[in-house]
Amino acid sequence: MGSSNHGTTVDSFLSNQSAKVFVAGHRGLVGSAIVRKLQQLGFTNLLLRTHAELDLTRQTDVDAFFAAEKPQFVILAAAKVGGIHANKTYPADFIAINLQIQTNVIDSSYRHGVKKLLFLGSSCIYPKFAPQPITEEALLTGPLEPTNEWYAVAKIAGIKMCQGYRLQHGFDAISGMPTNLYGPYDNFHPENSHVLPALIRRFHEAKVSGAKEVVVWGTGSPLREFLHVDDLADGVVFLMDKYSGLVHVNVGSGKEVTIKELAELVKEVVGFEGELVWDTSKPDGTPRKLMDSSKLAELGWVPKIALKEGLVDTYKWYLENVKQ
Ligand SMILES: NC(=O)C1=CN([C@@H]2O[C@H](COP(=O)(O)OP(=O)(O)OC[C@H]3O[C@@H](n4cnc5c(N)ncnc54)[C@H](OP(=O)(O)O)[C@@H]3O)[C@@H](O)[C@H]2O)C=CC1
Ligand SMILES: C[C@H]1O[C@H](OP(=O)(O)OP(=O)(O)OC[C@H]2O[C@@H](n3cnc4c(=O)[nH]c(N)nc43)[C@H](O)[C@@H]2O)[C@@H](O)[C@@H](O)C1=O
Repeated sequence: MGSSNHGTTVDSFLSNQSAKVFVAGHRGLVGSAIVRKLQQLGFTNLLLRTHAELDLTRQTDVDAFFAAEKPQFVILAAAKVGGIHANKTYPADFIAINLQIQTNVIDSSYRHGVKKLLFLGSSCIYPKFAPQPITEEALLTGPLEPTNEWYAVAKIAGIKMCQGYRLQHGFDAISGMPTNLYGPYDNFHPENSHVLPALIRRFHEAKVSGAKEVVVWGTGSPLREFLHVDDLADGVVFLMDKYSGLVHVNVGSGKEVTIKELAELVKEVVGFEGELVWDTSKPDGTPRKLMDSSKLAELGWVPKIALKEGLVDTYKWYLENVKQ
């Protein structure tokens, strides 16, 4: 028994909660949500390593870890991740670290008998001007968004590596492409984070200090699709259980807002009463990246958490866990 590479899995991921599952990057936004989800589902044998315990860029160490631990399933949520400014500022890190982590983990997983692996990419893999909503077929049909092309090229290589190992070796490696995510354990760094946690922090600090205005980057016109990370974790488990195809799968909410609408919503949720000021010297990035997630919907999965509800929940988490 095992997994077929024709779109259905024979041995279901959810049929054995004592299976050894390596969640790489378990302290990050996505990895921590996946751990919460698996624990809720009764998984008892999660294999977890911090960055300090196992640096996934080190091929020899990764291979020794797989040889010793022999996980049955791998969910790869470790990566060099950041928002538009971080991607622009550290292009070497974004391409090199991501290529190293994913190459080491995917190759060692195959060679040490992992039954199934899920790799996470991102909606930035698609061309900057892809037709909207973006289907999986838009991959490699046009030029990338320049602010994050190094990260995107690494992520595209990860998709292709999963496909290559499936085609050549029959390894059950799948890829999920999440849209912009947010939630507990996000990175709230003032410059290097994504827009949603950056704005929660900036509006909160402005409220506390009594500032009259908050600066928001760009023109406010770009559109972004946001998904709560608990929905993503649910979708990841669904894909681990139900999908074993060659093609990567979009995981989005199907709902988009302009950055101006997002900023107004964060302002309301945080309770800041001053003005917004737009810093147009900062990049807008891609104008729009709404994904078409109908492939996943047809498989039987849809998200549940609305943006406002998720924002309220994330601000509460920020107040309880991050603010000084
Ligand atoms: N956040 C988002 O909006 C989106 C994220 N994704 C994808 O989801 C995945 C997870 O992202 P997210 O949770 O946001 O990222 P985070 O930065 O929150 O978490 C990444 C995790 O990877 C770990 N890590 C990084 N480098 C190494 C290394 N060399 N060795 C071991 N561990 C390492 C980090 O540990 P440490 O902090 O200690 O370095 C951290 O725990 C990524 O593949 C990303 O591309 C996709 C779309 C959107
Ligand atoms: C998930 C995705 O995330 C990255 O792409 P992005 O969607 O452009 O990500 P972002 O969240 O950083 O910005 C979204 C928009 O918001 C605006 N914006 C306003 N004010 C702030 C602000 O204060 N911080 C940030 N970061 N952006 C701001 C910003 O100017 C832009 O128009 C990829 O590099 C890549 O990592 C990737 O795959």
